[in-house]
Order: sequence, then structure tokens, then C-alpha cells
Amino acid sequence: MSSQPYPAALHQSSTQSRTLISQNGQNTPTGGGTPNSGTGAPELDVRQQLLNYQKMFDQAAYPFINDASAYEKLSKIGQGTFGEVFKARCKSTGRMVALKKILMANEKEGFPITALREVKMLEQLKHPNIIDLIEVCSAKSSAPATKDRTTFYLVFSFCEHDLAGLLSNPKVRMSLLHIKTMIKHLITGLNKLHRSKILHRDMKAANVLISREGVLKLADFGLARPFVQRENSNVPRALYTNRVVTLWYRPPELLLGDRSYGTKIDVWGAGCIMAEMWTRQPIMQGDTEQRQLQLISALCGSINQEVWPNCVKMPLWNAMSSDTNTPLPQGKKRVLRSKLRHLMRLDGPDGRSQSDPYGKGKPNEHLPADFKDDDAMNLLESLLAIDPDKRPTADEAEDDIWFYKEPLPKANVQDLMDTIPTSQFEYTVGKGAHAGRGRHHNNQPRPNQAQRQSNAIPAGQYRDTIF
Ligand SMILES: Nc1ncnc2c1ncn2[C@@H]1O[C@H](COP(=O)(O)OP(=O)(O)OP(=O)(O)O)[C@@H](O)[C@H]1O
Repeated sequence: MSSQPYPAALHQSSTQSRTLISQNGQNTPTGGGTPNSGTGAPELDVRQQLLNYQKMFDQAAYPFINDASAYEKLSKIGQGTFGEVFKARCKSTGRMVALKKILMANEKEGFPITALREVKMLEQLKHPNIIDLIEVCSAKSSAPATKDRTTFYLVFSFCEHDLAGLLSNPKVRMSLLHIKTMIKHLITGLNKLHRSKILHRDMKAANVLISREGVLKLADFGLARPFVQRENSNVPRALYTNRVVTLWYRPPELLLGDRSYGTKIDVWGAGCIMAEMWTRQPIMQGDTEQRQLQLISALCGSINQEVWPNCVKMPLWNAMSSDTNTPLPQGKKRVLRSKLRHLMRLDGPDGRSQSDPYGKGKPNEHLPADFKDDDAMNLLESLLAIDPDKRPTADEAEDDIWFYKEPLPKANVQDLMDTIPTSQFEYTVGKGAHAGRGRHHNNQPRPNQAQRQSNAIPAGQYRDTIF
């Protein structure tokens, strides 16, 4: 495996990279000038220019990028929105990796800017609880239709499991200690991300991977972006795209059209994931933005100025509240605590195994009848506060009292991993739980998540429900 740094070109904007990487070291793009280059050369039509750029990319040499032939592809493990993901083995070291293919098909600007952003951010994010980008590598296609076309891959250290897969497997029994350890890892990874001034913007159980050694890693930085800390509240925040975060994990401010959101959108996602550790399914599964708001109100209480003074400033507040079938119903009590308490008391403070991971059976008989893990519940309540300003920062959450009480979180959940014979990917790929993973930025829930809930749900039909 190469320990070489990423190529210089990858540190530049994609436009710059076109001029920085060339076959013979000359710093000029092949294929003529740009439409208004002012050289007096005849302007090329756009299509021809694109072909020229593609040709330039295909002909270029990438001296700092390893050839993908250093890896032996073993199986396809995922179909991301932006390309396929393969499990592969490094031929020289035997190390298992995940190769994420970067789709170049419609890329007008050479190396895709989204992938470039992902690479740049992951470079800064070296942390045990964040997926490790090992390198970028390239390969020439041998298929007749795309012969000699260059394909790039992001090479990640391989993780055996993802949290969505683990939670959907009834054979995986998690103790309170396992849950606490994994939540601690999740929040520690998120804290590293936010301290590095990066928003994840796609927090969900499917984007949380777990290594064979039982260490949780935040993954999928395809939607992540750097942010600027607002030092002075009089200075308006930058406006970001609102269409982020998979619907079921999307917080109220995004659903109400906020474009100057901050780190608390990820904190809400962490709260949804924390609750899912007990419910074993996403806690609010709406099929439209309006419905998602209704489900949030049904579980977390009505959204209004009493609980969130600034809610009326949200761009869609008026539109949503004047709707005759309003997605912002009033008079709804917050029932998160009462709904989850039963599930949470299924396990003891000593971290004994759950007797029934789905909470359908009797509560743990070793526990006093009035046992409740109030500290876990208090943390969860705060992560899922309707008002983003009332949610803790990841830094505050990492320091939560729950993590300092028995059972203390461990370094890893290796003992849990040892009870699972095969990789979750092998268990689920092709069987539904991870099939057809499209990124879910629109109104349609991702099929894999719908399929996770119950075998009784026919393909294409989704529950519109709270867990
Ligand atoms: N390091 C890894 N180890 C094991 N599997 C991985 C790894 N990285 C990604 N995968 C698998 O590939 C899938 C897609 O990867 P990823 O989420 O990064 O791509 P994406 O295009 O952003 O996908 P999505 O559309 O699902 O958000 C993951 O859900 C996971 O199943």
C-alpha cells in the first residue's frame, strides 16, 4: 500500500487540476482553448470541449496515484449514489479495503468536485471514529465502450459491518454497555468532525460502520461540507443547500426550510441513531417532508414558539402552519420518554445482555421494577430537542454524565463483533437490507430502510409511522 501523499492535483480545484496533471509534465490542457479564451483561436463547441477534456483526463499520467491493480476486487458491497463500492484486498499486504468508484460519466469539470471535496475533508479527519481514507487510485477501463477511460477509486479501510445492518439482524443482541460504547464512539467522531469545522449532513445508521475490532466509524462524506463558525450573531451565516439529510433523520429546522443551519442538524441525526439502538428501526419514518414534521410532533411534541422561540423565523413556517392539513399540529405532548422507557429498561446497569432486543417480551427480570436509565434518556431527550439551540454540541454530548456512570463505555465492542460470524454486508447484500441504497434527498425513503422494517412491507411501499 502506498504511503505517498495524495497527488498535488487533488489538492487543487478541479479546474486547476486539469492544468496541473498532464502526461508529459507540461502544464497546459490539451484540446484547444476555452470558449472565450481571447486567443483568437476559433471557439470550439461545448461538446467538443468536453470530449477534449475527457481525452486529456484519459491520457494523463497520475504519478502519485497508485494503480487500482494493486487491489484485487472480491465482491460488490454497495451501490452508492455516486458509484459502486467493492470489497477488495491489497495484493501486497493482504489488507482488506473498500474501493469506492468515483462516477466520472457526466463530469464536465474533470475530477468531480464532490469527490475532491470528500478527499480533502477526509484528509483532515484522521480519527479512530472516522472512516480512514487510505488513498486515491486509478484504473483504465478495458470495456469496449469505455476503453482506456480513467476511473478513480477512493480506497478506505474495510469495515465489516454497518449499524443499520447490525440493528436489522435479530441475532445481534446488544447490551447496554455495547449501546453506550457505540454511542460514545459516534459522538466522539462527530465532535472531531465539528471541531474540524465540517458538517456531515447525512447522519444515519447506514452511514455508521463498525470495524471487525468493534470500533465505530462515521462514513460517507459525500454530502459533508466545511462550515464557518458564526462568531458574532449579527453576522449572517452562509446559506447552504437545504436538501440534505435523509428524510427520516432530518431535523425540524431543515424541514422548515432553514438554509443557515449548523452543527445541530448532525446532533439531531445522532439522537435518531441513539434511539434506534433500542427500537432497532428508524424512529420516525415519514414519506414526505410534511408527514415527517407530523411524526416529529407526535413523538417529540408540538413545534411552536413555546419550545422553539425562533421557529417563526424559519422560511417555511408560514406556509406550513397555514396549510389546512397543517404538518405542525398543536397540542401534541412529547412522548419520547414514555415510549422509549420500556425499551431502555430491558437492560441492567451492569450491561447484562438484553433478554429481548425488540422489547416485545418481558422486561429484564433482574432489574428492579422501577429501574430506568434516566441518564441515557436525558441525553437522548437533549439530542432530540426541537429547538436546535437547545441541543447540546457534540463536545457537550461527549462529556455527558451518562458516559461517566456504570457501566463505563469500553474501548471497543469487539466481544459483540465476535458473536457475529459473517460480515453484515455478506449477510445482507442482495437480500434487501443493503440493496438499492440510493441517497435519499427527496421525498422517497431509501428502499433498504423500508425493507428493514418488516418483511411484510411490499417493495415500493413505505410505512408512514413512528417506531
Ligand atoms: N469502508 C467501508 N467498508 C465497508 N463497506 C463500505 C465502506 N464504505 C462504504 N461501504 C459500503 O458501500 C455503501 C455505499 O458507500 P457510501 O455510503 O460511502 O457511498 P454513497 O455513494 O455516498 O452512498 P449513499 O448513496 O448510500 O449515501 C455503504 O452504505 C456501505 O455498504
